[in-house]
Amino acid sequence: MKILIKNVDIVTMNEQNQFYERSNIVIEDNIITHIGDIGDINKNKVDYEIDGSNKLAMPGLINCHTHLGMSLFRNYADDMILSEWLTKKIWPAEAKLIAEDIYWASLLSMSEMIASGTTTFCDMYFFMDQVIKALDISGMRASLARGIVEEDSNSIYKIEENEKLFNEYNDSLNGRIKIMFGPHAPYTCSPEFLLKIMDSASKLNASLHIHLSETRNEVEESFRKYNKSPIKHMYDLGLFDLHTVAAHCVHIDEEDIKLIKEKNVHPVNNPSSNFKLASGFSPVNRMLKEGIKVALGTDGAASNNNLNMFKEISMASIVNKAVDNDPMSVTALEALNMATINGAYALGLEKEIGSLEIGKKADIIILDMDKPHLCPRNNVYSTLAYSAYGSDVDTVIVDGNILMERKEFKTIDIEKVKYMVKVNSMDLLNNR
Ligand SMILES: CSC[C@H]1O[C@@H](n2cnc3c(O)ncnc32)[C@H](O)[C@@H]1O
Ligand SMILES: [Zn+2]
Repeated sequence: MKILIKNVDIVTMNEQNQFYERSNIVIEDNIITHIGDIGDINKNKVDYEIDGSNKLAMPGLINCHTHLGMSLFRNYADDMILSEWLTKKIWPAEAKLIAEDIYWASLLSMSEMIASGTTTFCDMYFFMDQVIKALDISGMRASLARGIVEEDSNSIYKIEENEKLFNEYNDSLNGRIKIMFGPHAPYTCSPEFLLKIMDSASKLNASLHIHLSETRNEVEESFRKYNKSPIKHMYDLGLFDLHTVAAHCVHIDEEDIKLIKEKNVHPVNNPSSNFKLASGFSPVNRMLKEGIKVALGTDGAASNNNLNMFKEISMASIVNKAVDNDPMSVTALEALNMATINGAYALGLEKEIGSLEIGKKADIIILDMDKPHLCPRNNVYSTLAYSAYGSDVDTVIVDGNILMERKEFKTIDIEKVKYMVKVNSMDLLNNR
């Protein structure tokens, strides 16, 4: 299959930040094989053409911290702090989840992400076989971890489930799935239990996905219990010797930042979730200035309450300027990097996705630029970070397959998905 995207503006997000005006992209099977003039392309051999007039192509966005199943709980538990939100509302509701809930909620979350330009996500939740079933249908790319909370001495089965998931699915669906291990947090997993997870993950050469230093309370508790910060606690345990995606990293000090840098930990900033739960502000600019490749995420739809990465890009850039009292803090380009190439680094996929380059996987989004709020386009990065909405995304391609074209879903029956989520959510929250 050979696809030609014709006459399109291209933001590559490559190292040189190359930008092409009214140019072309050729995709052969799942790979980008040409960017630029089409003089030497044999147009007869093109199977499918996409007209890129008044449109802009850029790398698909990478949402590095999600809990897809939580879209069942969208607008269900709001205006609370994290500890109460989790213990009083979310965990009791999650205890009643069944496999079918996760299947439909995951498809709904994938629809929302596709519609707003995300092509890859990094998920930690339950019933991950259902997420994989939904991923197979949607055509997206993902790194998935079975979320592991240590409840009692029987909790070891959760690590075994994560191992099974790895053995069955890592690298499956044409390489669109990677399996990670998902210890929830240092406050829900003891050091001994974390060591067991690390042992399993390192035997399989798998990465970790964990929540770290999200609230002031978490850090204070860590000092009370271990006499060190959550970051230092993980460092001393050796957790960072494995490739680690660390969601949040809000309440971190200079010492923590040094350790994150030394161990090449991948922090994920989740601005909307952190602000809505009043968790605080992560020192994103400080980390970026240290050369740490901070990635970006939405967290779940129960705390965000959307899965729209354009909202997070704008939020990350604008809020950090206000907090740092510095308009240069987290520039438009830096925020876009967080949502693309830094995300690819966080998932160990920097050679495959995160920028539009010849030889990389064809994960491409195309925005309709013919809109009043995108005119005039004096600076393309400012336009994308400060003016664009997720709803400007017109066409989405993952692994060379078209998942949405001219706003029409190609792989998901969205009406059925919305109906099934409403039915399941109502049953879960009212009857079970
Ligand atoms: C064990 S699966 C994931 C687990 O994480 C919970 N969760 C969702 N958002 C957050 C957050 O911001 N901090 C900590 N934990 C969170 C979710 O409800 C699942 O139980
Ligand atoms: Zn989370």
